[in-house]
Amino acid sequence: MNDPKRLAAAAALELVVPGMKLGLGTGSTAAHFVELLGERVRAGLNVIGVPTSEATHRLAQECGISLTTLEETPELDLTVDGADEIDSALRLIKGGGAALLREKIVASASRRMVVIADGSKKVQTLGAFRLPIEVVRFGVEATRRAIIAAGAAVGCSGDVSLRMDGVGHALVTDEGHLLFDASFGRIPDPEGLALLLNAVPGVVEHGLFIGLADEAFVAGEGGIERLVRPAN
Ligand SMILES: O=C[C@H](O)[C@H](O)[C@H](O)COP(=O)(O)O
Repeated sequence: MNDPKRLAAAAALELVVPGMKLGLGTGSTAAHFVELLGERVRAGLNVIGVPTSEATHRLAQECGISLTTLEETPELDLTVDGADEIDSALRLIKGGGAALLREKIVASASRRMVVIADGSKKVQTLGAFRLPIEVVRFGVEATRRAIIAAGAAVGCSGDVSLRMDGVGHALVTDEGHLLFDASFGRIPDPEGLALLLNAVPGVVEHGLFIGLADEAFVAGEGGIERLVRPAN
């Protein structure tokens, strides 16, 4: 096992104890965690999981993991999820896999969120990865302009474009919304941008995860680095 994503997933798996209620993230790194968790479940570990996407739901079922919902189980012990970018304050960009809305709801319902990633995800300043922003369909061009204005107010500029599905249609998220990707390049004030985006009518949620991740396991050439969110 020398894939860094799998190594990070294995490190997070050590936090899992019998009886835990788990949030199961989405993406290629989170998929390693789900597969490894499945091996432990088949060996007798008793846990229950809430998946953050239809894709993770399918994978977890294939792996034999018992699943529940936030309606039945509204408080979780631990969520393990990937990220597109992580800065030193453990602020994240997420949503490259279009799952940011359910991911943020699940992480917010968890006592602890642990991020798993390879070293390429660590950044000094968020924003090189295009920021995903989930929006309702109604008034989508007006919402796009409001997002551009919100970015400009905190020093972020760049193209804001609808994510496509690869066959010429706008991508539709698991919750039936559309996604913008904002190419800001650099987000000097993530907290300020998050507040302004939250205030745009039509924005359902954005991929800035601030104050949610408690720690991260980042796998690189030198092994696993454990990052902890600094106290405020
Ligand atoms: O919407 C998807 C998620 O936020 C993923 O956790 C994120 O995009 C990282 O995915 P990956 O582990 O495939 O790089």
